[in-house]
Amino acid sequence: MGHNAHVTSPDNHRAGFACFVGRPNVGKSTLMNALVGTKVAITSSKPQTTRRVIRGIVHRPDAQLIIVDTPGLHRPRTLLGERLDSLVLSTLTEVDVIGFCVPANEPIGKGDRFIADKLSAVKKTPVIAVVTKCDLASKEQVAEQLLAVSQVAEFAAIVPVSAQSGDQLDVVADVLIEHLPESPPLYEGGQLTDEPEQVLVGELIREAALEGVRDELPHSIAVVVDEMLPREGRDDLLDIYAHMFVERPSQKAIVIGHKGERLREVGTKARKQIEALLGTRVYLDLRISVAKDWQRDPKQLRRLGFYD
Ligand SMILES: Nc1nc2c(ncn2[C@@H]2O[C@H](COP(=O)(O)OP(=O)(O)OP(=O)(O)O)[C@@H](O)[C@H]2O)c(=O)[nH]1
Repeated sequence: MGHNAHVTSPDNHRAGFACFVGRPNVGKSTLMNALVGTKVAITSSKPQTTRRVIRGIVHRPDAQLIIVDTPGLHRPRTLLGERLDSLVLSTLTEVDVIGFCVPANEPIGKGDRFIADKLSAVKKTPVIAVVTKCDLASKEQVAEQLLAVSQVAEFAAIVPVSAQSGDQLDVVADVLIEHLPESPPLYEGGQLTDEPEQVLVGELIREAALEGVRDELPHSIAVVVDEMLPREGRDDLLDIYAHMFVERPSQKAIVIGHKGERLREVGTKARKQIEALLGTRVYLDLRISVAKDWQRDPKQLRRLGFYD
């Protein structure tokens, strides 16, 4: 692929996306942070692609493992409830591999089974069961838990780990990486910072834009929130400048609709959701441009703010 020419990647390099799911408190965040090494999250002006909020990236010579968040599964139910559920589902279908976390030191319960069932329904994404907090359980307990987990659903693999002691972390990374596609690195190194509100705002816009046209434009809309700032002299109004990117002019036409009608609806819908989320009135300036093949083109990704 010509546009990747500047990226040196050995043959067989793998790169792709993983997410961790599981009940609250099972150790997902701790595991992600331990895998990544430092706490990292995506910045404000990075586009919310289909790939969601990035929690961190594991860079290895042979692979790049990008760990993304699943918004609804680790947040309490909010007023966004149902909407987030659909975000969760689309995250699960868009990652390359899912890590299903169950702690070694607690019996498998209803909550675990509920999530396992949801994951089994996501047929096209392999699920690795990760038995966490193994330092808190005896060897015997861990063995029993591995067996119990294997009876909950069909998993592509089951791996015990302790994020605390670091035991088996490399194995978790290896097993996840096995399920990534061959690909050059998708991101360059560099610090990313955390601005969750802006990220969620981008997500709401993207969801509004996809509504009703998901079949036509499944993975083709990215949203960049350029700026969010209070209107001068007012503390009850927030100006938000956002940009949607599609891959082709025909897609742009779909999003805009007849005489711009659809785009206005998307804007209104997104604005209402954002106002509910942030608890303030919002003026939303929403534009749309064509960025050809942005998902795989490093130049476009850089322009969209993916690289620092
Ligand atoms: N001993 C031990 N404790 C752990 C380990 N992993 C996580 N914990 C602890 O378990 C608790 C929950 O961990 P989190 O990583 O916040 O769990 P989570 O699944 O991200 O929780 P939510 O964000 O609520 O979904 C914290 O007090 C962690 O310190 C581990 O490997 N060993």
